[in-house]
Amino acid sequence: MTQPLNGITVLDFTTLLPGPLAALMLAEAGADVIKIERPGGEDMREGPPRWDGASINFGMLNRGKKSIQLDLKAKDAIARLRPLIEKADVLIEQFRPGVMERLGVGYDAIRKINPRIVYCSISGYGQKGPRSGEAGHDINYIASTGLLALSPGTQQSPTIPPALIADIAGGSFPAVMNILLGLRQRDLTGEGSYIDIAMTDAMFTFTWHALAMAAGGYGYPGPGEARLTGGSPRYQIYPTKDGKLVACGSLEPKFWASFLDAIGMTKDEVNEKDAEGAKARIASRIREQTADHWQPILAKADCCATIVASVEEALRDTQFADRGLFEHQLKGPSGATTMALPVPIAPGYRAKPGAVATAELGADDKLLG
Ligand SMILES: CC(C)(COP(=O)(O)OP(=O)(O)OC[C@H]1O[C@@H](n2cnc3c(N)ncnc32)[C@H](O)[C@@H]1OP(=O)(O)O)[C@@H](O)C(=O)NCCC(=O)NCCSC(=O)C(=O)O
Repeated sequence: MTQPLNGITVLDFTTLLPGPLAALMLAEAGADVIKIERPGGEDMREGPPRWDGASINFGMLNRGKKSIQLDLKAKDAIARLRPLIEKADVLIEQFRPGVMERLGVGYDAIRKINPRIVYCSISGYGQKGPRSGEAGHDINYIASTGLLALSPGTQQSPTIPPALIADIAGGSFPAVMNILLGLRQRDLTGEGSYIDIAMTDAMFTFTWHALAMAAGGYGYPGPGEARLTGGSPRYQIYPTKDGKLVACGSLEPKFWASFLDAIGMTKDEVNEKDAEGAKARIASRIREQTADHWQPILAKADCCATIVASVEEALRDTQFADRGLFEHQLKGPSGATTMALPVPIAPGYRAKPGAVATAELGADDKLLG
């Protein structure tokens, strides 16, 4: 089976989540990814959750990649890496700006060896600027760009978002997208390029509604005040009698009318001009019944309202399972298998359902010169 990135070699110097996930997506689309780890492995240092005798974090994010261990500070490190640099199409790194240069593998040094390389740096704040050297994690990136402050209750009862938005949507996805652009540009010009991904950049794209409100003269919305951040009864989470939740996204008039009809309420009973009152009245109605009661009613009403599923329940939902997403397997050191992390490469581009891959630290050390 031919995949879009067959024949593309990626050198992956990344750690934690954003870069490893970006490279995993490239691997899933057929690229040959070689991950370079410090001896012993980055993810092995603080005793992360283990499975089958190995780090499950490492396995989940690095399946299907080749793995080499190398002390980049060793005198012969660059010489040993050189054959890989010469044949690589893509390099991804995710250290603090300046680290790769100090190690002797910054863009200028690599470009001299291989001018066709597409070199992608992922960082929090970008390669230049007053904050470029600041350490940070996802929470800091969504905090400093205004995104976190849009959440309901950020003052009274702050909540940690359930997903690493900056890491994945600000780091992994833009990295993959821009690497593909870099490869396309190389097809056109014959030359490689340098890509500076700042996870904070994309967070401003996520504040689009606040920016639109301000541009429209309505002012910047406060925490939970905007239509899609909790301000509207149409876009809300309502608890059921049995401790489950209804996620209501009945924004458009026709869906809102169907939702109210499905729960047995009228527009007159729900005065949207009093948003808090409307939310309370709907909440009290939804709380009268269980999720099992509401689920078929809301599904039949076709009104953009669904029951909030746990991860376990979602995995059992045939809608998702039938797409072959959960059929890829990760094989551990003893040969045991578990479900591999699904990544959003389209069916037809990704490996066939049922593919089994390993992730073994240092398994490919022989690739070094
Ligand atoms: C995550 C960090 C804050 C971690 O900071 P630090 O632990 O201080 O690491 P630095 O990147 O500054 O430096 C790494 C050091 O390791 C050395 N280093 C790295 N790899 C090697 C190998 N293979 N061999 C020898 N030495 C090595 C490198 O030379 C640096 O040393 P010296 O040269 O001696 O300095 C930073 O890496 C960073 O800002 N990265 C970009 C943004 C980012 O990834 N943020 C986290 C997203 S993940 C996330 O939010 C989450 O999962 O949670």
